[in-house]
Amino acid sequence: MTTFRPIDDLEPGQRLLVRIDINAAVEDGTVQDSRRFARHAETIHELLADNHAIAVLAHQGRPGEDTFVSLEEHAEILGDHLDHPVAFVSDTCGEDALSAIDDLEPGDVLLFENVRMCDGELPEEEPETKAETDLVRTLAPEFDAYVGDAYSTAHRSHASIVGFPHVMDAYAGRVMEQEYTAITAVRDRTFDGPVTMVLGGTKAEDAIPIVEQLDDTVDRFCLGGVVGELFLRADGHTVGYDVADTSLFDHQWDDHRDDLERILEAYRDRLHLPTELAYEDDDGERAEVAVEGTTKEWPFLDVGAETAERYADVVADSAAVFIKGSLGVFEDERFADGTVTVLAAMAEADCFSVVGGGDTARAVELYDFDENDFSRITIAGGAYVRALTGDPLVGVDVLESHH
Ligand SMILES: Nc1ncnc2c1ncn2[C@@H]1O[C@H](COP(=O)(O)OP(=O)(O)O)[C@@H](O)[C@H]1O
Ligand SMILES: O=C(OP(=O)(O)O)[C@H](O)COP(=O)(O)O
Repeated sequence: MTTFRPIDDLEPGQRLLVRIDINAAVEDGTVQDSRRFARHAETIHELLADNHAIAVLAHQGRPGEDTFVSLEEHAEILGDHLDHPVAFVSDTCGEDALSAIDDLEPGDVLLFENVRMCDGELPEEEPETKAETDLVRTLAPEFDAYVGDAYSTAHRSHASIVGFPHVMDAYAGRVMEQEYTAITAVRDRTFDGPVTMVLGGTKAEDAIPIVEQLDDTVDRFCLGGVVGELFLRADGHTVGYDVADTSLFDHQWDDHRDDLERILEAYRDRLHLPTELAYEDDDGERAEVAVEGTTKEWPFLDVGAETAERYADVVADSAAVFIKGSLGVFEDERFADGTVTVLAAMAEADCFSVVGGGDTARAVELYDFDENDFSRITIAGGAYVRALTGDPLVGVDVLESHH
């Protein structure tokens, strides 16, 4: 069990640096609200009740992606959830940030700019290295303590996740505590029937190693999204390539080709792969093509209906089902079939079910599922599937070891 220091141990009225994860979907340039905002607002609400002055660090997207935007809108959404003003400063560790910190009073909440815009946050390095970044060296002396609440980013060894606990008093926020406890309990559970994991989404780098690491826990994997297409490419099909203006496949193929081919060979009997894929035809309609023998050069945006039904049958015959990453671009209802069919099967099945992933979990609201039909909806994605392997989460370990 972890030895986090909870925020209950904090003396009231301190100046706190709080790291949360409100990484959100961005549609037509507009940040979308999500359960992440609601959950982290609970931690901040508690801290306000103890008269703390709160400065918040968070990230949005990744450099070069269209979701890599300012946190200005996030401040408004967070303020709405808090029913309390959230000031925003478009700086993270420069003069404007320091000046905003100087003005911070008990009861204030300040949100810094997207921390991934700050040198030193990326890439992943050891905590002691991240502790030497300008970000940590500039901000740490300004605060009495750090509160790590970003469980859903705890699998990233970034400066705002692992650097601060290395040099200052560090506590676990309520989201960190609750998600850690819930996912650890799931990891330690055994089930009296087949365990299924549905892996999709765009972040194949998070999903691919999981197949190998969970081979003694998960009996079968149903693959879709970019993950599924990359495995199909490893199986010799002409899918899983960047076409038109996508940049989702080739760099992940280059990084993980060996893993994909090895895992496909070693675990073929456990991997369910799409047999048809869906795309947008010339008339803007959903069309499907069999994977076998296709030479289509169009972006595929969902698994085919037959594949979705086959996956639903696998889910129906499971004692536990974990999903991370959607099977298609469910935000467009023409390509939601795979994700919705599998979620419906999970909701109807008498099984233990976990829905995870910052984007994926949104499908529950978007398609009016009753969240009580699932055992848990976690706001983590890559972090929760990594935690199921028993592998340490760097952002959790540093909160345990430095106090
Ligand atoms: N074939 C696909 N092509 C492009 N995007 C896809 C495809 N399939 C799924 N997606 C996208 O994957 C996203 C969810 O995956 P990801 O971001 O990796 O997981 P999460 O954020 O839920 O952990 C969704 O927003 C969806 O639009
Ligand atoms: O959305 C997140 O993870 P997820 O996509 O696994 O849910 C976290 O905010 C981590 O984001 P990252 O995968 O860009 O490091």
